This record gives sequence, structure tokens and C-alpha cells, in this order.
Amino acid sequence: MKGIEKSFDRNQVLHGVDFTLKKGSIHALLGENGTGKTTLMNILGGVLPRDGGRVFIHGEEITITSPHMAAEQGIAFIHQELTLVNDMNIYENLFLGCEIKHGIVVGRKEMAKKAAEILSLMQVNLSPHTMVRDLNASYKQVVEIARALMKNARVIIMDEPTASLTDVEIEHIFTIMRSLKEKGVSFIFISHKLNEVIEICDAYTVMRDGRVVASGSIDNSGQEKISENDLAKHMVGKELSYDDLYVQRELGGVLLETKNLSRENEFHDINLTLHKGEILGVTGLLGDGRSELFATIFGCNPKYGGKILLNGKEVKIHSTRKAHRLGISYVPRNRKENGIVKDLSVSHNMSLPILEKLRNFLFISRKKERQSNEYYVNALNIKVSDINNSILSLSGGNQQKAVLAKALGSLPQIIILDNPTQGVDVGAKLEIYSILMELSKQGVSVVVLSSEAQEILRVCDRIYVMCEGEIRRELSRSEATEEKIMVLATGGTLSDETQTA
Ligand SMILES: Nc1ncnc2c1ncn2[C@@H]1O[C@H](COP(=O)(O)OP(=O)(O)OP(=O)(O)O)[C@@H](O)[C@H]1O
Repeated sequence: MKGIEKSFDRNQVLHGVDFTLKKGSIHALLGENGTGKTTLMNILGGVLPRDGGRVFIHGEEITITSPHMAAEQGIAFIHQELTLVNDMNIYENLFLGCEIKHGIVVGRKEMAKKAAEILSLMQVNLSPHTMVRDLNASYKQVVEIARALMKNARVIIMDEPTASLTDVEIEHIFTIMRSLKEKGVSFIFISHKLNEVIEICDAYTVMRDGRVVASGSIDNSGQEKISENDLAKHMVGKELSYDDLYVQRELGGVLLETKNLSRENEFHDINLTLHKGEILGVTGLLGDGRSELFATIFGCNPKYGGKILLNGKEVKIHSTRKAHRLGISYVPRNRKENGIVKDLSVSHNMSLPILEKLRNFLFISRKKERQSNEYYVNALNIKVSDINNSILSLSGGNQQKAVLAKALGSLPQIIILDNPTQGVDVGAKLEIYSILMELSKQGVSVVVLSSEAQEILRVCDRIYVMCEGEIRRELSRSEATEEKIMVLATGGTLSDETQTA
């Protein structure tokens, strides 16, 4: 891609971007939130028209004005939200819209055979007759890749492909990517997880404010391999350090407590405590029950067994409205489905939980609304050209910051954050952690749910590791390590437990 230009109204997003992808390589496209990565790839994938610049494949200029034309050129874009139909099987999904037909008869056997060939090319042991709803998240990604290959894709663009996958699932996808790379398929890998970039990518391009600021090979041909820190420095333009982030504090008494909290098939006999001003981490593998547990504490699931106590008194939290009234706020795991209201502006999304506070008699005070929103736009450094534009006009990471702002706006005494830094760049992650630390100093209790052990270890005072719906063990900050968390999360036992036993 050469000299790519793109503006949205008067906001110029791409300023003459050059991007080169080699055959059979996995190339990381990196940069802070809102820097133009998805926009650049939307242009390559024919989703958006460009204002200027040219695109070449094997040195030959090509025209792409629609996803269909991109597919004809062998370019496939796998978006963050997968587009499979759960109620169809794998081969039906692969051939959706391009079914093999003989007259009016659909060639089911042929389609299943072709699908089986593609899956075996990817060395995946899956029957093409498996229903998509029965697949786990990584196999769904696999089917998306298979669909790209079916269309003879030579270039596969993956936008944050590992955001909702477990470590084991991520390794599974990486193995498939490596084997396809050997066969000459190239990948563009957009990600904020720099450890994964170092592990899987051969080359990188870093963008800042719509321009390329660095590019090169990850391995550096025999010289020292580029580090996560080097990449982060290119992205934010300065050294990032987590050293001064965590501050030891005097915590208050127990604010929230659960006694044998249970929900069928989700979690059971949960006895936990949360202190005033504490940052509590809850971790495990995807499907360990933590999201369901805290969604219940926030009133999303009215039927539960056991007790929830606030300040030592039992409270029945059968609705989210009740949770709000008790001073609990919540950032849900899946931003697109549960975090944002797609039809509303950035401003109205942020104001939703605080409409009562913004009221002047019968009306919403636009002045109060603007003041509150401006405060959080600045505090969280949300990149937005006009706060009255649709929330969808924000980049993924900035949408996530807006969801956080929404949760903070109600000035809660407890804030529950499920996967709070999904899609958020390294610099912004540090800003968000610092905000959590500040809140805790002011006495707010914070619960961070995350499967990223690093995230949990950076900010949390205390950690619960969950496995298969139960709390496997509580770890203090000083004893917790990534290894211990992984052992417990996968159902293992620590050496001190075996000794006691
Ligand atoms: N449809 C649109 N209308 C208006 N502005 C848009 C639109 N799509 C993107 N933008 C703006 O373009 C800029 C770049 O967005 P883009 O999604 O490309 O960023 P990104 O680098 O992919 O960020 P992230 O890492 O957060 O996903 C952002 O400021 C965003 O607000």
C-alpha cells in the first residue's frame, strides 16, 4: 500500500501511509487506539474507499472498491466479531452465499468434501458436519480462517483475533497460522498483546496518529530480538514503566461478602470478601464462572442461591437497578453486545447510568452532561472528534474507554470490571490501571476480572483464582505469580498444598 490517505469529514485519519507485506509472513500492525490501523485494513479489505494512494499485489496495481473485489484479489478480513451462523454446520457456513449447485439441487456431499479438504490442509481434526454452536471460541476462529482459505485468500487480515481466547486456544490458532505461513499465506495481525506479537510475528509496522513511525523485522536477522518494551516505546513515543504503579495502602473493613453464592451450572459455594478501598483480582481460564458470578452480584441474574452481604447486612440484588442503587457499577465482558448502545452518541452512552444526577426538574441539563462527559474524556484521554457523534465512530479501544467512563460516572462504591482493558493500547492500559489505583485510594473498591495474569499481578491487592465454577484458592499479592495462577486455573495443586495434604 502506498501513500494511503483517508479522512472522515474534516478529520484526516491516514496521512500517506505506506505498508508492505511479504509473501508467507505474519506482519503485526501496531499503534495506539484510534491511530488508524482498522481504517487502513478496511481500505485493503474493500470495506472503506480511500481518498488517495495506491495498492499493489506482486508489484501490480489493483483496484479494490468492495469486499467482493478484495476477495477476488485473495484478501480476506476476519473482523473482531465473528460472522458465523450458529445454527448451521461448518460446511454450510463455509459455503454460505456461494453454495455448489447443480440446477436447483445443492451439492451437499461436494461441499462437505471440499470443507473436509480445507480443514485437513489446516491440520484440524473437525468434521465439516459439526454445528457451529457446538464449537468453542478458537474453533470458530479456525472456521473463519477456513472460510478465507476457501476463497483462496493469499492475505488474511486478523483484527484482535485472540481477544476472547484462552491461552490454549491461542496456541491452537498460532499453530494453524504457522502451518499456513509455510504454504505461502500471509497474515496481517492487529493486536495490542505485544507478547503474542513477539511470539508469532515476523515483522511489524507501528503507526502513530495516522502515520507509520517504525517498521522492521521482529527477529532482526540474527541480531537481538526486538522486545515488548521496544514496540511499546515506538507506539507511545516514550518509555513505559509499571514500577511505580502499585502503592501499598491501608485497606478498610469488609464491604462486600458472599456466603455460599451459587447458580446452577455456573458457580457454586462462593465465599468471598471485598474490602473498602481494595483492588481485588479474580482470574482463571475462560469459562471458569467468574463473569457469571459477578454478573449475578450486579443483579443480572435474579435467581441465585446463597447470600450477598453489603456492610455485613444481607441484600437481595435481583436487578441491575438495585445494584446501581447500592452503589455498584459494572463494565461487562463483551463491549459490543453489552457495553455500548450502538444507536446512541458517545455522550449519551456515557450519560446513561447518571441521567438522574443530570436532571434539572423534568429535563436533562445539557450543561451538566457536557461537564461530566468532558471530565472523563480528558481523564481517560478518549480520542473523539465530536462527542455527539455515534459511539461507533470511535476506534475499538476508545469505545472501551467510553464504557469505563460510563461505569465511573455514577461514582460507585464498588466497581466491577470484566476484561477492562480489552482492545486497549499499552499506554492507555497504564492510564486505566493508574485510575483504578487512584479510585482505591479514595476508598472505592475495585474488582478486576481478567484472564491476563500480568494485568492482575500489576494492580491487585489480593487474588482469587477460579476453576470450573469454584474459587480454587486465594493468593496474597506477595505470594502470587503467573506460574501459580496458571497451575491453579488449570485445576492443579501448588506444592504447599500437597505438603499440607
Ligand atoms: N466511520 C467513522 N466515522 C468517523 N470517524 C471514524 C470512523 N471510523 C473510524 N473513525 C475515526 O478514525 C480514527 C481511527 O480509527 P481506527 O478504528 O482505524 O483506529 P485503530 O487504530 O484501529 O484503533 P483501535 O486500536 O482502538 O482499534 C479514530 O479517531 C476514529 O474515531
